[in-house]
Amino acid sequence: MSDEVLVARGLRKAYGDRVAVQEVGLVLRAGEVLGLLGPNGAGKSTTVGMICGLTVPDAGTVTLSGGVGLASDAVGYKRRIGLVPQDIALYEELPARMNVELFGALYGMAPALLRRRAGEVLDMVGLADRARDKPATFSGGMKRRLNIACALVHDPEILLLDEPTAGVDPQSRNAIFDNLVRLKRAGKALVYTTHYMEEAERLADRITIIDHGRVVAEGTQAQLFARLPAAQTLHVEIDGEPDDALLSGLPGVQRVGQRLDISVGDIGSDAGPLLAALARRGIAVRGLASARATLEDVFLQLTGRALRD
Ligand SMILES: Nc1ncnc2c1ncn2[C@@H]1O[C@H](COP(=O)(O)OP(=O)(O)OP(=O)(O)O)[C@@H](O)[C@H]1O
Repeated sequence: MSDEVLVARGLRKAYGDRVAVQEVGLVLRAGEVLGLLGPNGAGKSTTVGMICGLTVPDAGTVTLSGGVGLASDAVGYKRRIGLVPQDIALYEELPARMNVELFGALYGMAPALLRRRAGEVLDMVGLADRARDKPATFSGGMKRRLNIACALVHDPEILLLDEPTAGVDPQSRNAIFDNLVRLKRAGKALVYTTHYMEEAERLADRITIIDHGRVVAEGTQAQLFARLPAAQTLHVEIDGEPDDALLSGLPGVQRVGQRLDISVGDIGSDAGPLLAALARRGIAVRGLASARATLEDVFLQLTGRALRD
């Protein structure tokens, strides 16, 4: 497809006997957030490292639009990518603005452009008024935001973010999310690595789920949820504990004490007939609640394990 900005194929990396990543492939398009979701140690950082050129793969390729690869044009390749690493990488004793300018200088930006861009990205992450202060005096969230500014100063078309909300307060987290949504709207392509399924659900247009170094599923959230037997669960509080014979013939019903958990595909059309069927069987309903399936359910369905230990 013409809007693909990055295609990775067959990536593999082993450390000694331990295979960290194998046969990982992904496609990134302009103007989208691709969520790279997986538990601790799944191979997300290793994948990001291979994409940005910090980790040399044992096998596989990464190609940017126009056929640009690390082997053919390393400088051109790296200029098109910005990295927000998992561990904050800043010079604590240099003022915030100098940190940003240093990153820009590494990309060979001309001084006038660099000054202008440094001002723009500091403003974007809400640190313009702290530009002269040192990161040593910043909160964890402010350091994260400064690290994002450093990754953006050379105006890359692709931004790789490796767990950028680790150790961040809710206010900074929301500020970071707002920035990412704005970047996406501006046509940038983002890879967002996380083990927080709520973050992937909130931000990602498409999600690649990785486990034990392999891609176990990928697609839009709707496509991933479609892998589940039911998209929603209806929780029905009932009077008493009806015996199983009374519930026979009702599909997807599980009794949990005085509650029935009923798997439904579409709550709008399924709830009415289900409640009518309960009434016909003389089961009195005392309360109703519904729960939407989450990516946690998808991960559980695919791997038999919870995303977080
Ligand atoms: N430099 C290294 N040397 C040896 N083993 C490594 C190295 N880097 C990663 N690994 C191993 O590779 C596997 C994948 O690690 P990776 O950091 O890519 O996972 P991750 O999904 O990013 O996890 P986390 O969410 O905890 O950061 C792990 O088993 C890890 O111990």
